[in-house]
Amino acid sequence: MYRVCIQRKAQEKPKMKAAAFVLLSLLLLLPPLLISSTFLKSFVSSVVLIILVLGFGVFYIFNILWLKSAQRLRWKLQKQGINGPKPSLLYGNVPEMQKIQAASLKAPANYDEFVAHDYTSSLFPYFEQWRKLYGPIYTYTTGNKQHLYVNQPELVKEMNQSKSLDLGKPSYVTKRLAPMLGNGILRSNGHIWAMQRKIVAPEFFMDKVKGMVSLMLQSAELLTRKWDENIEAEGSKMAEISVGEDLRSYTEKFLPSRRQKEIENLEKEIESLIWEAVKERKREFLETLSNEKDLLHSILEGAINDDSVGENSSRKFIVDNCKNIYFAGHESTAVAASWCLMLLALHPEWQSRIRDEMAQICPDGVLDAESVSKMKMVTMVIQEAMRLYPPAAFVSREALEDTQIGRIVVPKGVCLWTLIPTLHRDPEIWGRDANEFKPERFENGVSGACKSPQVYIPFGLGPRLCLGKNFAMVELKIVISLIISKFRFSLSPKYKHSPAYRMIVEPGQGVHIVVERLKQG
Ligand code: HEM
Repeated sequence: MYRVCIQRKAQEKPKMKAAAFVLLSLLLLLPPLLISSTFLKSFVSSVVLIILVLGFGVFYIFNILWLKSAQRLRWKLQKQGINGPKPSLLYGNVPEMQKIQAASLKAPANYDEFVAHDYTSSLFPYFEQWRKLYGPIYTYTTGNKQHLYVNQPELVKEMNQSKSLDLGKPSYVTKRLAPMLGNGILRSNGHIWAMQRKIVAPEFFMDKVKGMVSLMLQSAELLTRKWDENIEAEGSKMAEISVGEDLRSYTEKFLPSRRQKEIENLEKEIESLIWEAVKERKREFLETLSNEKDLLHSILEGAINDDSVGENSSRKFIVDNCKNIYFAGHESTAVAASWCLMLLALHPEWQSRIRDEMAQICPDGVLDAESVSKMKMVTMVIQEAMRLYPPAAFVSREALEDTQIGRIVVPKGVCLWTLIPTLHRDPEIWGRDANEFKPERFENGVSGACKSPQVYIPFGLGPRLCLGKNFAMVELKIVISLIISKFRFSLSPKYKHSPAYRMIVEPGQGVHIVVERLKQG
């Protein structure tokens, strides 16, 4: 009876495992403390030994029962015709994943001879291997977690566009990010996420982003000035540049954490004032801080303008979301810009096209929000670069309750994964030239470029679409067009094509280009 009860609880709550462990330790420790005679001591040691053995037995069975929760979810999916690799009892498919990964590392992709754009089999070998075996929808297990791989266009669309709050970010992934991100928009779910999204989203609408163009231009000019100085230092018309750091400091300039000190000061102020006064002070803060509006202003405005953010939660809201936006927006945009420059270095004809278009859009060479919105060539290049090299490799969700997606009932607890780079180079959707760099495919927008526009998702899609999409696109257009208006560039012999997956898909060994000044600045 007791065991049955434990079994049930174990299936319901894996955390019971820890409680049982503590109980077991107590059982082991108590007898030696209570009994003191020598005879009894030896008797007790044998009992302890037996308990120890039994304890491990119970622990083992417990583990199996715990893992069975994943097994149950797997059966529910299998009953709907979804198959996948057979999991091992204790670790699910992890050993197989490690084996496939190790085999792929032994036979590294040969990127050296030419820049091959299809890195999916070397970066995500087990996903690709299983996709070839089981098709675009399959299930696999890691430990006690059951996963559903979703790369079938209709289902990807359904999953991304689902408005149900029963789909959220996988908690086992976001838990690890809690110390870094608090409960900000990136990792929150349900009503808390919906409330944060409602407040922050308007601050990223295009009209607000346009207000930040001059700040972006100033920052991009700092970058081109630095490259000018590098060329001068070389005493020639050219210099070799590793673009990563310069692009990172470009994207960092207008993100909130650069202003950590200001945020900290604001936190102190918030703590010492009552809510109405806080609102007033923050308004003053916004007015006096700077004439330029950056993202810190936007988040503060969001918090001020929404009455649902109370005094206590306001501080946390601001700080958490500053961290979230920095995390989401800093590296990804810098990496996207690096990939764009790499591809443009390989394709000088596209540098010329962008330069020609810029000469038409702003003959006086002065960029502004108006000219940025007219840049078609650079937009096509960015879209194509983010098709081949989407910085975010996955869209992920967890069924927080049993949820229907398309024809599939996804049981509570299952995590869903869409592998973006694979979708972005599916020849059925993009044509036989899917692995080639051809920005012209975006001439008539995303719907003209492929058969199913909903699978072009470098920024996601639907209710959780990237909040910084407009912001990132404008940042990218500005920095790339400014670089192209001042320099001609090619790949340096130092460049080694080695896409790597480290939370985002990035150039493993950086992007090295040789820049040549076009005209004296
Ligand atoms: C090229 C640059 C960027 C790429 C490729 C990118 C991509 C993405 C993707 C794929 C998602 C997840 C969508 C989903 O789960 O369905 C996302 C979410 C998000 N991104 Fe970006 N992002 C970029 C830049 C930015 C920037 C510059 C910011 C802010 C300044 C930003 C803020 C966010 C936020 C706040 C979310 C969470 C939205 C939510 O869960 O409601 N991103 N981004």
